[in-house]
Amino acid sequence: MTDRKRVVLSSDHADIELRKTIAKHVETLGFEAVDIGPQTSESTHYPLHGQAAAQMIAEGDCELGILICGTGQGIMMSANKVPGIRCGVCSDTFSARMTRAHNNAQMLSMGARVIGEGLALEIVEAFLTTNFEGGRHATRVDMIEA
Ligand SMILES: O=C(CO)[C@H](O)[C@H](O)[C@H](O)COP(=O)(O)O
Repeated sequence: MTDRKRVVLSSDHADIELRKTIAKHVETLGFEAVDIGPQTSESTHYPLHGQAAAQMIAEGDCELGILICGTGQGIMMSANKVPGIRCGVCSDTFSARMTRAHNNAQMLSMGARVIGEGLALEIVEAFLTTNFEGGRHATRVDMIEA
């Protein structure tokens, strides 16, 4: 039995190698990486993968999630269709911190065709190591959910 937080990872075909690199980084940060694929770079459809990962969070299998597609946009939109899921696209570390601290986002989405690997890893660290601040932000997140 582990008490590490479980982080689900998924992507489309845009960059499965970046996803695998991020999965290793997630482990080095002390989290359990749950990589649900896909395992090949064959062209696929991002809604399938965004929804599958978001569903794992909605059902309580994982606490946080990281998604990759070409821009980060389509897979983010797909994840946000799952009730209770808040997923933000981030291309900078400030936004990654704020989407946890203020929006209590459970999921981070990034564009493999937008940012490089080094920045992606820093964004992941900013996201995973920031906690929700609550207070006035909880009121606003409750309004999103309502
Ligand atoms: O960025 C994406 C969706 O927002 C996808 O990852 C795709 O890269 C994008 O739609 C382009 O599709 P393609 O089949 O890889 O040309």
